[in-house]
Amino acid sequence: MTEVVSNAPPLPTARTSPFDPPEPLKELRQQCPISHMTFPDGHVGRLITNHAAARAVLADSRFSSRQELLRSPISLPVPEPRVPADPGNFIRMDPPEQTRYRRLLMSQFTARRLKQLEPRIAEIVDGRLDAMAGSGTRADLLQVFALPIPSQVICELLGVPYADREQFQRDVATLLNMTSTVEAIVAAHRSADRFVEELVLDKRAQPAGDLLSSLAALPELTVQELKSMAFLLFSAGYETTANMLALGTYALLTEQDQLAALKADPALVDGAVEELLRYLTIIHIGPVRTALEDVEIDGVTIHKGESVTLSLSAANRDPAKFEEPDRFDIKRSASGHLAFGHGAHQCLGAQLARMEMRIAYTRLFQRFPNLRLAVPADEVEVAADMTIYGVHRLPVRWD
Ligand code: HEM
Repeated sequence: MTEVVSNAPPLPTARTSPFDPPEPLKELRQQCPISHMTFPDGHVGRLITNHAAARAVLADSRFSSRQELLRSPISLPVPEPRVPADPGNFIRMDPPEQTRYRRLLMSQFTARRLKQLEPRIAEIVDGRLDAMAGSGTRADLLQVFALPIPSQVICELLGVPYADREQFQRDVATLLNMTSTVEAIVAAHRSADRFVEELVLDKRAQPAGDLLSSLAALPELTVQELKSMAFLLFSAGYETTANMLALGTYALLTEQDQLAALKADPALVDGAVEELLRYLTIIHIGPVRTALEDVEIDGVTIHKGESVTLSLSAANRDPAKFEEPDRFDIKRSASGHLAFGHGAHQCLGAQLARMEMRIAYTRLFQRFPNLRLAVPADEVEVAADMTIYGVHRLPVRWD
């Protein structure tokens, strides 16, 4: 493929099939896995579509996540609004600055705390299943099941009253929508900022047993730092898992033989969760890095200052890494997938997300063995316009 740099295309996002990455990414991976792309603000950077190079960039400290170096966000034509004196989220920092926040959080995000949460997650899931059963024989699974479960879990983990979360979640939805106007984004930022400020001040004044109270008790963290951490955790902690729950259920309901295998042997669920993460790769836009110096990868020089986007979706369908990558197979080993990223910024909530998915899929199909789509499979509206891929609605029935 001959590349025309000045006329580089934008990141392809339109889907021809609900579960497969945009078609042009496949061709790029085959013919030009480190290509040029035009970012939303018009500057030209790099797009990586194969597994080995994507993993290499994520593991390489010569590629920075720093907010100040980012020429433009991948999903917006303008820089994200920043609050003065805000240190920013550590997802947009490099080690060692980032390490300090990440360590503090990891010390709170213990295996013990997660284990304690497990029976509570089962209760939350059962509560949603009861609500579904009580409401008739049809529902939008996104609204009744997939969204409320991770939402309630993250609220309990962080100690946010469930009723208080609605406006914040509406703000996050605006921030994640690639079609939001600049005015709407600025307003959503302000409103979300007010929410986390009140939350953090409340935790400092009246600590309870939740994770945010434990963080707020650490004198080394300023209120602004606490706000940034709370914002990151609260926003990263539910949309992602919610989209995996809804899109994953859609995939299972469409691939009947895979669902039948899972129902026949529920012990397959851990493998099914990994395969769903690989196959669906809901973070379909970004992550983005900036080269701190000239770096050669696979014979291609990425120049100092260039923006680099990694297509995790394309990387997770790379035939050099996964045999028959476009086949959904819950019995395969999907290990090594990049759905949670890799390296210094690898997802901190991965174990929590896996646990939620394992419990939710298992109990959903046990309670409603007859669950099926309430519309033809090709009429389910997918959310290609969001930075986190998923569905806008998932009409299901169980009569
Ligand atoms: C299926 C669900 C999820 C997926 C697919 C996912 C995916 C990701 C990815 C790809 C990254 C790396 C971004 C980068 O390299 O720039 C990331 C980072 C992160 N995720 Fe997740 N995530 C999920 C659930 C969660 C949950 C439930 C939480 C919190 C409770 C969470 C918290 C975080 C945090 C704090 C980071 C930043 C880590 C750092 O910068 O050091 N995620 N996630």
